[in-house]
Amino acid sequence: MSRLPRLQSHSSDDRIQQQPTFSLSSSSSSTTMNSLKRKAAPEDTADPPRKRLAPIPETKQPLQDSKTGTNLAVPKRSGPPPLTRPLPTQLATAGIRRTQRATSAPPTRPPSASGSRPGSGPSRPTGGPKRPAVGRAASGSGAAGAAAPKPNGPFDFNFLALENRVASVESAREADVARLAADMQAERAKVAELQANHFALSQELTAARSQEINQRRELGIASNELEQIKRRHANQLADMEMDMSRKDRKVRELEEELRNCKEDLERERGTVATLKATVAQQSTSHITFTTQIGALQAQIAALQSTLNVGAGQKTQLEFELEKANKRIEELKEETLQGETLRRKLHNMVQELKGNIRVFCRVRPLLPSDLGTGTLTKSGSSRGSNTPEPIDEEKAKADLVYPDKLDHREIVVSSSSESATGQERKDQWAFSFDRVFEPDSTQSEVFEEVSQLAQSCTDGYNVCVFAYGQTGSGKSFTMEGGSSPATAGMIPRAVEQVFRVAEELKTKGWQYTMEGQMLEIYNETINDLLGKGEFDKKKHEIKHDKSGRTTVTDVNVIPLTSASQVRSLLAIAQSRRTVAATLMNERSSRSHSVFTLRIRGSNSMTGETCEGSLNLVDLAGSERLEKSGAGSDKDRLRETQNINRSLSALGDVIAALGEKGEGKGDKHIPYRNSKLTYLLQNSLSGNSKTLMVLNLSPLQTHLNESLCSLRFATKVNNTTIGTAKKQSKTSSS
Ligand SMILES: Nc1ncnc2c1ncn2[C@@H]1O[C@H](COP(=O)(O)OP(=O)(O)OP(=O)(O)O)[C@@H](O)[C@H]1O
Repeated sequence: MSRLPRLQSHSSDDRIQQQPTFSLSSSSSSTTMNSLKRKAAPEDTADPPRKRLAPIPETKQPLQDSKTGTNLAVPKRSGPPPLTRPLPTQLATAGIRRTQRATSAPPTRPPSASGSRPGSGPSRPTGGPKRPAVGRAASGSGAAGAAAPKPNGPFDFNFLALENRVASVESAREADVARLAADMQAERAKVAELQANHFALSQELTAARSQEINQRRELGIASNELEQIKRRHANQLADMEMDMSRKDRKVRELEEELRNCKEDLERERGTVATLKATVAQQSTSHITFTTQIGALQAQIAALQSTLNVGAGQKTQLEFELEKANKRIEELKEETLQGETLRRKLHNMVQELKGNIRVFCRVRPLLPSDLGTGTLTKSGSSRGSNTPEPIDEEKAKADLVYPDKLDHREIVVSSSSESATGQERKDQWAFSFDRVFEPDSTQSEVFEEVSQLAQSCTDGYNVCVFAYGQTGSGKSFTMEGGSSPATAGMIPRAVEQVFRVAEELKTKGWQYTMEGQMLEIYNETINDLLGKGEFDKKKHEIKHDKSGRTTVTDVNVIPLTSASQVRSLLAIAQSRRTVAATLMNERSSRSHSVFTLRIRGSNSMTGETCEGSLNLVDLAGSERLEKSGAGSDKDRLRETQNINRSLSALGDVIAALGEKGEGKGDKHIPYRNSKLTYLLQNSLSGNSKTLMVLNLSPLQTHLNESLCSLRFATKVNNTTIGTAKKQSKTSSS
């Protein structure tokens, strides 16, 4: 379909009104027509840009009414309406009033006007009379005036000029008329052609309108379709937007998840880095462990071989162990028999030694012995007011201990002036079972006593008594000081008994022990562990047929430990101290007897035994004249009682000695003193007796020491029979 430019139509809508309108150009009508032809040509149907038809130029002056001078309208023609527009009045500005051109003379055209200017187009030719040039003088040019002949006068001159001019104008007008006629002819041809074109265009326009209607219908349909498509698109868009929002949400979720995943990844990377470091470390450790495992496996292999060897040895050892166990059982049996034999032999040795033995102990020199509180080696004076200190060498008695190997001898020397004035030197040598020098310790003394103490656990009656003058160290030897190092024979013996009893438990022995502590003062018995007043209560000594000695109304305390015995000794000492405040120096003037009775039974052998340990601290043995008690009735009585009891002791020992020599019917005077009667069972031939002779080291006590030494020698030389064990077996 050819696309023609749309013509302006009053009934068309806005879009159609906007189409360009065809117009004829007055200046280039031919060109316009050519362009119209071109536009109508079929070859221009290739959708060229729409072109506006140039308006048809008005080449003619508008027709004017000859009388009114108004423009005459172009006569109507049949056919299409003229496409020209009436040109505006050009001459209104020319200064020449058209009323002056009522003759229709053709307007003169200035030589410069070529007729191309719209306002200077050719005027319609008229055949009227020439116009006077009055009205045109104002518009004439100087050139025209210059070409006219020079008049005679001013008026002739102007007239001629006007005549010339009119003539020229006439000629020009004729030429214009001719040209106009030709132009009109051409214009008419053009109009015809235009009309033909217009018709054709009208037809095309009609076709185009119908086509347009169709297109509009199609357009409507297309619009509807477009609307539907738009709606669909809108719906799709909404769906897509929803989808997009969903996807955005999804994307945000995924981004969040991604961020979390990234964080997790970072964490995992950190963990992986840590794990890598750990793995590296573990690898190093693994290598180390592998090496160690290798070494250990080698060791295991070596140990395994050693183990195999050991297993063989173990079997051998088990066999040997079995043999050894059998041997142990045999040895145990032998040990038991050996222990019985040992006890038998031990007591045989004790019996062979004699059942009464004597130890001699010399105490060291004390500061109090020198009267100064301090010992001095020389007898230098300390001033006129202080007492003269006793010289140590002079104070000491001449005591010598020649037996450095067995410590059995003591030699006492004394020099005196004879009646003739000569110095007489006396020397006495004594021999005992053991002599302890001044520097001997409590433990050394007890070492010799301990065997006796142990005998009481074997069922023997043992009696240890300390003999000596006052201050010779009897109490120190028997009871001792407060420190463990200075503990005396009584606590040590008790400890020994408890220790041996504990040891014998493994051999089936079970022991029960009890103790009592008595004092004999002026032949009166007092209970040192009781609560009664001293010397008031009457206690009686009783011996039963089994050889057991008891004292009525005294406290017999069951003993469970050595420490308990120490506290009992302390109680006894405090009671003696209280009594001593009432009666001067009571402890020195009385005998104290500690008795420990022990009973044992052996569940393995069925043996039972009962023994006693008597530890006696005798009163001072000084003679009457030395004691200074001659003028004091009480001291005299004390001394007489002490001497009587000590003499009785000597008599008993002597009688026992004589009896041991074969005088079987010899009377033993036990009843001569409470002391001997109390110790009857411990002094008889069935008992083991130890006398510890305590000596003072002082020269002034030398005579008393000699008396004690002689008494001890007498005792030591006495054989009072063989000690007998008080035991029996269940079978007997
Ligand atoms: N071997 C010794 N080592 C050190 N000091 C001793 C020794 N023997 C005795 N004494 C001291 O000698 C002093 C007298 O001793 P002790 O009282 O034992 O004598 P005693 O014979 O018991 O006197 P008494 O008959 O008056 O009781 C005490 O001060 C005691 O400490």
